[in-house]
Amino acid sequence: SVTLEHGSKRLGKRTDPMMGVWRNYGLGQFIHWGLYAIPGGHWDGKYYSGAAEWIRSWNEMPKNAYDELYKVFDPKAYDPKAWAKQAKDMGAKYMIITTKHHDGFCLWPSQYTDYSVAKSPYNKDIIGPMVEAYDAEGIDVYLYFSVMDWNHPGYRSKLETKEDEEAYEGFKEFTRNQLLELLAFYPSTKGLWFDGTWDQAWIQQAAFADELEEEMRSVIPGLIIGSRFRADENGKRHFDTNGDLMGDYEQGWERKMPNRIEDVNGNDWDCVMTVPENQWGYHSDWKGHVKSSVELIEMMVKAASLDGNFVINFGPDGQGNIRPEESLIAKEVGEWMESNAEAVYDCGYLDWEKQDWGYYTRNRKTGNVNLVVFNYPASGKLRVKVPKGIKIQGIDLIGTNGGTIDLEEIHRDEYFLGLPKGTDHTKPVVLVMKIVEGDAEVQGVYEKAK
Ligand SMILES: Cc1ccc([C@@H]2N[C@@H](C)[C@@H](O)[C@H]2O)cc1
Repeated sequence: SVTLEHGSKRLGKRTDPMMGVWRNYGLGQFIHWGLYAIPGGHWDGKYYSGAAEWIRSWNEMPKNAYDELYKVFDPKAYDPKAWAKQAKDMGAKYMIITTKHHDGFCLWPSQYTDYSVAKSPYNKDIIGPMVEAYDAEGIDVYLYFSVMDWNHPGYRSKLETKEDEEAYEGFKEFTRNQLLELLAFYPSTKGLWFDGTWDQAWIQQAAFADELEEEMRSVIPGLIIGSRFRADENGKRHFDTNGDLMGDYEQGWERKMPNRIEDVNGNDWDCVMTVPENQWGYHSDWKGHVKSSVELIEMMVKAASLDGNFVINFGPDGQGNIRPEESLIAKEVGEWMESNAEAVYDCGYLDWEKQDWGYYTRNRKTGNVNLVVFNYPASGKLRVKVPKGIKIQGIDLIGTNGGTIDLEEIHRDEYFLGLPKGTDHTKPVVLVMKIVEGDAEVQGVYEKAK
């Protein structure tokens, strides 16, 4: 490996308690909210087929018309307590809010720009009450921040002239000022989720960004920052020139999932996921595939089974309403989590042979092995291959299902687990297995099925 001034600062996962809390979240809520929610994917009677939060980049959207939208930002229905309650009922353990998206509009009264809520008819801080409401529900708050800022005169995607470089120095100072301001205004924030950092101009700022990351970490010790904030001095992003992870968790899984444990390179990671195919901000007319709650639950469990967190995105409308489709998702996911959350919270990867019926997760606190069944076997029996030296001490069917599991040893250390007749498998079925490691004689092993 090569010596790097501005590469990864740490080999392997963070081992401190704050990161341990992050690692055990399982489920988060992303909220994309801003001026883009006002047009909601339409302008002048035309339908924008792109991601609604990118409508300003649409050539059918006059830039000055977009930039004037702040003059009508006055969300009468904004109710952060209701949002936080809904997130609590869904089972979210953390929430990521867009403080500033690519358009540069700030949902907090920044001292460093007029392009904020302070200049809108609403004229109140949006972020503060949201942080308070989520803190009150015991949901940790993380701040999304886009470095790319289409509103700031000093923003550049690349530096080609002396003038560019001078303007960009001002932009860098502005960016630092806003980040330090956010940490000062909202000190209960547990971390930052960066976006809009792919521009050449920013990638060339390895030293500046490295120093700024250090400074932010000194302002809030233990702050959790993802891999997307900064590049190393060779322009390498997410993974430095030596292949080591930048930041504290990998942010590469946006609208996609890893499939095998090898895909996550032994790192912490999150997967952020839209309910429709590709809409983060509010679009009033979703097209294409809209994910069901069962589909999202499967992704959440798959993430936990591969040592990651799963974050479901919500895009409130221009008045601050959560749309009905998203409220239904929150309700259905919450109903499942009500009696199955122990298979997700505090859970991670289990190195047992992957089976077709679904996923294993290992609960780090109880040691229990969870079997979450999405592909119900026609035989009604789950094949489970138990590694050498592991004994099954007990198995319980949890959730809304009841009944006992028939345990049949079909080979040495390989079992069929027979599910009770009438098990409702229209929702994921969860079994919790208590295991004993080592060759200790097992007490109370289940009666072997005849
Ligand atoms: C190519 C591309 C750029 C930015 C994005 C932003 N990242 C997501 C988390 C959203 O904020 C989206 O606007 C998505 C795709």
